[in-house]
Order: sequence, then structure tokens, then C-alpha cells
Amino acid sequence: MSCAPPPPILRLHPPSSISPFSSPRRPHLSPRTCPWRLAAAREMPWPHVLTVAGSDSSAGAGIQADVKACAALGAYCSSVITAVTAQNTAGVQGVHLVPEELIREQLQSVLSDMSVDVVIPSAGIIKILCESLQKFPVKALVVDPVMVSTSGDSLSDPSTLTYYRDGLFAMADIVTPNVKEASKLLGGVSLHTIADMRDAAESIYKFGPRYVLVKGGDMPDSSEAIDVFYDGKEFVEFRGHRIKTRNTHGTGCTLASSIAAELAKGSSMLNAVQVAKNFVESALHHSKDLVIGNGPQGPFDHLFRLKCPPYNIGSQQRFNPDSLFLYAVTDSRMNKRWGHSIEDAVKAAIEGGATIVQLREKDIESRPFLEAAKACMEICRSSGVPLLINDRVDIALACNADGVHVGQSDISAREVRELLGPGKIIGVSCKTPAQAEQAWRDGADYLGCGGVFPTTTKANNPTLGFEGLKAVCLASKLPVVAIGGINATNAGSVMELDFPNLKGVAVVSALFDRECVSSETRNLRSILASVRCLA
Ligand SMILES: Cc1ncc(COP(=O)(O)OP(=O)(O)O)c(N)n1
Ligand SMILES: Cc1ncsc1CCOP(=O)(O)O
Ligand SMILES: [Mg+2]
Repeated sequence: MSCAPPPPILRLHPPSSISPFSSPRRPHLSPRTCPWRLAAAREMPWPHVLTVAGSDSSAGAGIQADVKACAALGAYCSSVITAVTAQNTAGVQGVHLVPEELIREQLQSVLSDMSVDVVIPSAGIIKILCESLQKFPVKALVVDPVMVSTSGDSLSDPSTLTYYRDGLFAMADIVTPNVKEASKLLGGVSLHTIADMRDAAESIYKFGPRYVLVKGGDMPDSSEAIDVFYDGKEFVEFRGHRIKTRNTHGTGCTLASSIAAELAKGSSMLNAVQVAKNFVESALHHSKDLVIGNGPQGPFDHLFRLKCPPYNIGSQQRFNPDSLFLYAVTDSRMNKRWGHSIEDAVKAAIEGGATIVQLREKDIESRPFLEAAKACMEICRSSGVPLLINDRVDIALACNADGVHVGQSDISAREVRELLGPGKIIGVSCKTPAQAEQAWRDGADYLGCGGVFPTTTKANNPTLGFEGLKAVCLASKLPVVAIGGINATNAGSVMELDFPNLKGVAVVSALFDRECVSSETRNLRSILASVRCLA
């Protein structure tokens, strides 16, 4: 479906506008009271993890691993040191606990000044931690119950067990024991099979966390490293390759801090676990022949990506939020009006520069819908453009689409996640901060927010305006795409809002209720690009 020759290649400009809105975070540090902040053109909330842990002198585990893993994954990591250990690749030679008062002081210093998203706490300081978190609430707590190291050394006394089981777990969003720790937590039960790991996850869940991940990296006799994830209802198995290497010191800490980093960036829990597992596997793979120290268990290189550009090698990122930049949403009534097939319309949108496509087909029977969806999948795959299906999980599963978009009256994102698994993209329509919070909890990857402007494409859809869009963007760290009445005349003004998580616009009629879909898409893309470059 070609209509007119494309215009010359665009020059992309960096973001040119300044947000008209100030961030609601850290209200006690207003520019009036903190003049140095006037210099900042726009506030950039940075994903922030606080680790409360011991220092490892060999820098493979503990605080040092957490800081490196977070840095590698793009989160800031502050640290409250609870103990100083003397250790190397041969083992642990000494431990000196930091006095409680100084732990309290460190917590106060960090939490009173910085917007911390996720905390990785350690055992033994529950009272102090609870007091601090009551004053300065955070979004999530990732608890790695360090009791048995990867090498099999016991790292705790019996009171630690009680601290975890009777205190910290009830506050945790996720707990991540390895099989030896899971066994210890459950009074010494033996864990040999995946079924045992599932039982253990179920039992640990009863201590109160929202999610449990039992890590099978140290299960003997397995060529795979299988971790069992449990959310209180369903199990998900995360399978990875077992890397043959001596350099496994700090894998537990690294997995926990990587999950924390991803959560701080706004990921769903399943996505965070998947990215973290991929990251650890890639780090072990790239470091397998590294020689640091003379002992039996060496550290690995958390910053391996710096040596292998492009820097995201090995991350297997299944969803890039930048793909929301120009989101083309199809409509079969419009296609019929212009004599376009769904496939031709999708092809033309991609030709014009659409960065993601959704099939939103309300008046089509299931069988022709599936046929069209399969054809569109081939088109999208060959162009590297993700394809999502609106509402219909069955069609998405049958054509192996990249994901599903659901609204507030469709089945919930949580249920969609259960059906699609961790590897797929889930978008949720949200009109309020409460809906955005729920979508995040349910495991959504992005939010669709609108109608920003009045539209006739969707009946009975209230218009939110920029204020409604702003409220949703500021309430969530998930990427947001604006939708509703967006066209070539007003798309620039949406992008100029310049909220860090507002990644793009989703458009139906301004692309598909037109004769030439490719040139409409191209024109809209150039308008968006003149405001913001696609990162
Ligand atoms: C990107 C995007 N955002 C919002 C919607 C609307 O979804 P929903 O509220 O479920 O309404 P319907 O599209 O199903 O009518 C969307 N489809 N895409
Ligand atoms: C599906 C949807 N959800 C909120 S508004 C809308 C319709 C957007 O269509 P258009 O881009 O034609 O206004
Ligand atoms: Mg819907």
C-alpha cells in the first residue's frame, strides 16, 4: 500500500522542552529551600535501591556486589553497612558487626535525604528497619535470606532464622532463598526435585512475603539452573544454563540486587526476576575464565557489558519502553472504510515508522482475526516491531504475539500474566493513580493513559486532559503511552509534557482512518521526533 514518496530523512533533535510540572517527590526539598536545585532543567527521578548488608573485602558479594549490580542495571545504590567482613576467595576470615546505633544513623542519613524505591534488608536489624521504614516508606523490600553461601558455608547463627521467619518475611515483597536456605528455613527438609522446591516455596510463602523465589542454582545433578517462583497461586519455573565456572561468589546477592534494581526501575516482579536471572547468567558466562585470587571460589565481573558493546548484550530485554514512541492501534471498521486489509494497514504503519502495533479488532470473528494476526506477526517479526493484541489473550497465545493490552473492564493484568507467562508484554489502560498502582502490582509492563483528548473511536470514554495524564505519569515508574484523540495537530504538545516515563503516543484514527496510512504515520513520527528523539 504505497501512496506518496517518503520525505527526506529526519534529523532527530534532543528533547527541547522543560516540564511544566514539578515532581511530587521529595517535597521537603523545594527549590526555594534548596537553591542549588534551581540549576536542574528538569528533575530526573532515578531508580534507587538501598542495600543494608555487610561489606565483603573481596568485593564479590555483600554491599560491593549490590552496588555493582545496581550500577550495571541502571539503578543508583546507596548502602548501609551492618558488618565488616574479612574474606577472600578461600573463605571468611573475620566478621565485625557495626554497632546498632551507627546502623540506625546510616539508615536515617540515607532515607531522610534520598527517595529510595527498594530496600534490600539484612537480618538482625528488624526493629531499627521497621522504625525507619515507618518514617520513610519505600515501594518494595527484597529479602535475600543469606544463611548458606554458594560454597555451602553457614553464614548465620540460629537467631537469624527466627529473624527471617518471624519478622522480615512478613514485610517482604519477595524472598529469594537458595535450596539450602529453603531447607534450613523449613527445619531441615531435604529438597531434591522441582516438586520439592515448589512445596518449599509454598511453605515459605506462608511466612508472609508476596512472592517467593527458591533458587535451584546449587541443586546437584542438573544441567539447568531452575528457579521456582510462587505468587501464592501459581508457580513459574525460570530455567537458565548452568555455567561451568569457579567464579560464583556473590551470585545470590547479585540476583537479589538485580531484582531490586529492576523493581526500582518500575518492572513487574516477574519481569524483574527474569531480567535478574538473565543478568547473572550472562555475568557468569562472561567471567567464567576470570582469575581473581587463589582460592576455590572467585568473584565475577558485574560490569561485563562495558567490554562487549552493544552494552545490552545478553540482557535479552523482551520489552524496550522506547518502543511506545509511536504506537499504532488498528481498527477494522476504519480499514474497511478505506478498503485496507489489516495486514496492509499494519505493513503501511510500519513502513511509516510505527514502533509498536496493536491489533484492536472489535468487529471481527475469531477465525479471520487469528488468520490476520498470524500474518501480522510475520510482518512485525521481520521488521523487529512488537505486535500486541487488544483484549484477546486467546488470539495472542494462538499467534504467539509479543503481548496483550487490557483495560479496566477486561480480564486483569495479573490473570493475563498467569496465562502468558513472564516473557510477554502486558499493557494496561489506566485513568487514575490507583489504577496505575494496581497495574504495577499485577505485573504490567506499561500503561496506556487516556483519552487525553476527546475521541469518537472509543465510546463513553471520559477525557482526562493533560492533568489526568500527568497524575498517572507521576504516580508510576512504569512507562506510559498517551492515547485518545491524538493527531498531527496535537501530538507535539503531548510529547512536550516531557515526563520521564511518558514514552510516546498511541493513535488509531489519525493513522488508520486515512487513505494513506504510511504517509500519515511518517508525518506523525517526524512531529514526535522534532520534540523528542527516540532514545
Ligand atoms: C495503548 C492503549 N491504551 C489504551 C487502550 C484502551 O484499552 P481498553 O480500555 O481496554 O479499551 P478497548 O481498546 O479494549 O476498547 C488501548 N487499546 N491501547
Ligand atoms: C482505544 C482508546 N482508549 C482510550 S481512547 C481510545 C481511542 C483512541 O483512538 P483515536 O486515536 O482515534 O482517538
Ligand atoms: Mg479492552
